[in-house]
Amino acid sequence: MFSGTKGPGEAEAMDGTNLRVLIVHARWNTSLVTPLVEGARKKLQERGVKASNIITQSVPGSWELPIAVQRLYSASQVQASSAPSGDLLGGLGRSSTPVPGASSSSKGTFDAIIAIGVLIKGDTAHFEHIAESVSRGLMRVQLDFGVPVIFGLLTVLNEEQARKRAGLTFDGYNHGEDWGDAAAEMGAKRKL
Ligand SMILES: O=Nc1c(NC[C@H](O)[C@H](O)[C@H](O)CO)[nH]c(=O)[nH]c1=O
Repeated sequence: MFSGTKGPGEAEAMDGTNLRVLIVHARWNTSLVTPLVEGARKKLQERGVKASNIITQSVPGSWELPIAVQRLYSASQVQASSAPSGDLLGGLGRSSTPVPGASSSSKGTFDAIIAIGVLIKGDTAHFEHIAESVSRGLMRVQLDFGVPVIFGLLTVLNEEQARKRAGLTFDGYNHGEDWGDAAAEMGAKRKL
């Protein structure tokens, strides 16, 4: 974790033993996204989250993150309150709404979600449109559904900035680790 003035400071010690966490990541810029996902996964497991309770799903690009987060969370709510079997991933195509009263501790639901993507600015306004819309979309999902959605969208001006934040340079560190810590903390606090 970053030890300078920036960063979230010392993570609160949270027990992730009973947490279920969803990681949704874009496949654009995969060589940069992959270390971020692994960094988040590593920290989640350090916080006690079982590997079997870390569910990972990919989407083409960052633009698709909000809808995937919403549909996968909705599907998990339906699954948690109905028969234990069922295809969570089919939830992406199934029209479903959150089932009132499904507790966060019931099997199948998620206590926190991490949305991960890397947006690299090009020479058009495309970057700004995606960054703004995805940020607003993820915030809306988290507030509408009452589930912590950790903001793992790197919006960088060039690849070098992304490499640094993915921990791929000598002077960088992996921001995915902070996102894993944040997910464990927010997921645990959701159960308090
Ligand atoms: O353009 N650059 C990027 C990008 N574009 C694709 C977009 O997210 C979406 O998948 C398509 O527009 C189809 O809807 N997606 C990223 O994650 N990073 C980028 O840097």
